[in-house]
Amino acid sequence: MSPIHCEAAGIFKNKIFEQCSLTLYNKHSTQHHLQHPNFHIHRFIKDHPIRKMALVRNNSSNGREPVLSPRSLTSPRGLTSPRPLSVQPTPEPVRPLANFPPSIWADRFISFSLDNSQLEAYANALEEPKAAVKSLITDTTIDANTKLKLIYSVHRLGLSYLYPDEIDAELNKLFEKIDLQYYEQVDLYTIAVQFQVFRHHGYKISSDVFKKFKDSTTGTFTDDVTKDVKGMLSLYESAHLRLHGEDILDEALAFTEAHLKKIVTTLEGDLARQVNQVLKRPFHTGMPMVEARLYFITHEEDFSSHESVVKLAKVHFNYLQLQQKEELRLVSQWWKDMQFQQSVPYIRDRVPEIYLWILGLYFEPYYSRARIIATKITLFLVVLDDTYDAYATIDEIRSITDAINRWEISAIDQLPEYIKPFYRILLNEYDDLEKEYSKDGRAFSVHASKQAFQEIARGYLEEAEWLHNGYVATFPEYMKNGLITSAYNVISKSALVGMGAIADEEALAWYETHPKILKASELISRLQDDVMTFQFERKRGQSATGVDAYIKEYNVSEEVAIKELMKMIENAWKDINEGCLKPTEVSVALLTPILNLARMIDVVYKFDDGFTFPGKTLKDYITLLFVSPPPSLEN
Ligand SMILES: CC(C)=CCC/C(C)=C/CC/C(C)=C/COP(=O)(O)OP(=O)(O)O
Ligand SMILES: [Mg+2]
Ligand SMILES: [Mg+2]
Ligand SMILES: [Mg+2]
Repeated sequence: MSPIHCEAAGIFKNKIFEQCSLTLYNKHSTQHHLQHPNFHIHRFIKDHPIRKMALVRNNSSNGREPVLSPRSLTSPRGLTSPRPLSVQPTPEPVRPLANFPPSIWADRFISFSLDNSQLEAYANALEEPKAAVKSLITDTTIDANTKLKLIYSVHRLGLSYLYPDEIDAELNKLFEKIDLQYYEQVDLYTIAVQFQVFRHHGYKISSDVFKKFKDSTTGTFTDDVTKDVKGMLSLYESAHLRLHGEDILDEALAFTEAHLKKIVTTLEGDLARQVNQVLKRPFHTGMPMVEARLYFITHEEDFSSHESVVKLAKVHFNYLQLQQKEELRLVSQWWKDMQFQQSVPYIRDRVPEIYLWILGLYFEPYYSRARIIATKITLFLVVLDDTYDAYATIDEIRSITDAINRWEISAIDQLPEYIKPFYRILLNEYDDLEKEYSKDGRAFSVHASKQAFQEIARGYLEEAEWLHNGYVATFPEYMKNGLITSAYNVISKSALVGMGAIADEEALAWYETHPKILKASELISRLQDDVMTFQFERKRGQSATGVDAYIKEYNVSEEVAIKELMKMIENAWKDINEGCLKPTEVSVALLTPILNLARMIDVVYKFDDGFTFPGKTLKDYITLLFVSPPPSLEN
């Protein structure tokens, strides 16, 4: 196994590599060859979600001939004490039917081999264009409009993290000089780009700048707006940055969306591509890494006059792809070594998809270690969630939750055989993290992640108890627990572990106050997932969902419930947008992963359950980022 060398030269020397002491191989690779139980419930009790006892022969044991379940041949404490085969096996409990689609990637990403000299070459090649773009950003001879368009493109290409201070200094200057009179004279496109660039960076430019595009008598946007496709497109993008009370942006969103949909088939070339792209997903709700690649492809005209920007973007994409493919290889190899496929074959096997999810939080090269840690912990969550929802009996769920709360290896004895390897790996991984981060006094971040993990196990248990008792929670009760089972508290805290000095104790204390922006991201996760997964889950009696809780609480139709939940999601987005405005409660570096978590929900669940069935959006994204070649450096 070839470690990433941490000596690469160049501008990133200190930053990129300061955290790349990747854990390359887990020494605790447990050797277990558990066979999967063969007596499962194969029939779902449709009329009621309570897990009932029944013994049904399962013929779907991964294509293998049915054999006696090793679990039915173990002692009550789970310790192997084989009995003669003639002994009647104890009936296997009823289990919800999992049958999740398998991974579409298999071992594809394991075979990648990082060429360190290539990585170094890219790091070196970044230096010159990076300096040139810096000069452009700080150039005092460039007029305000050109400067703002430049900063807009730099941001959309995923490059603004390279110039946080320079960009802030420029925007500060320009924001102070904003003259609303000026906006009276300029076109919609120019205004909308400037509006976005200020809001992207936390400056609260007023949405009144769009007032002049409304007809004062009818109160609606004018016909002229519908003739300006680029202007509409940018207004549509701007509207996603709306805050509470910005009715003009609510209207702008509905208006531009309707008109863009109407005309999209009449357009050609880049403009057609841009409109199709924005209607699918606007920049603000997209995954930054993917949005950068798409912007590069479809908006070339925005930045092609700045040669250094084009060059920087190209080398940057090439550099990042190498680094990310190596990270993906690493977590894929770890997953394989840990033999999850053997011990918990009923779960959704989704390593590239979870890595993508975490890459969505932060793509900066210096968060390499952080991504690996957060990916592993999120993969633990997938095991836990699918075990609770789609495999374990209520007694097993209670026992697993108890063991996770006890968090000591001796608790393993109480667990069903199939989950023991997971429990061991979970404790070992956290142990390793604790040792690693104790050295620089950052073990507190590992503890916070662990506590959040214990909390979500309790949250999942609560859902299971409701289901077991045939109880549908009241909506407030559901939401209280739902913010926990959204998984975004545990993921965002786990994301802090590898982030380094900025994720200090003060940052964690802020997290512990359960700030509005975090709550909003959790709500979006919980409800958007529920809206897109409840039918599938209901069919299998798998989960308590917000849709069912809402229907029961307010005695409304499913359609109305979904509409109301979508409104709550819309409002939560406004909370997030407000939370990102200056003065922010904590640094932007800490806020961005929370915003990005909400974005990833949009990516995964906007059109369907993209996680359980990852063959559309996630497959396209994974292909774009880790399979297709990045932009060529040749031309
Ligand atoms: C809830 C949510 C969207 C979490 C996103 C964060 C995340 C990657 C968690 C890991 C577990 C997971 C993939 C849950 C989504 O599936 P599911 O629909 O089975 O989750 P559920 O059982 O909580 O409904
Ligand atoms: Mg689930
Ligand atoms: Mg669940
Ligand atoms: Mg769900």
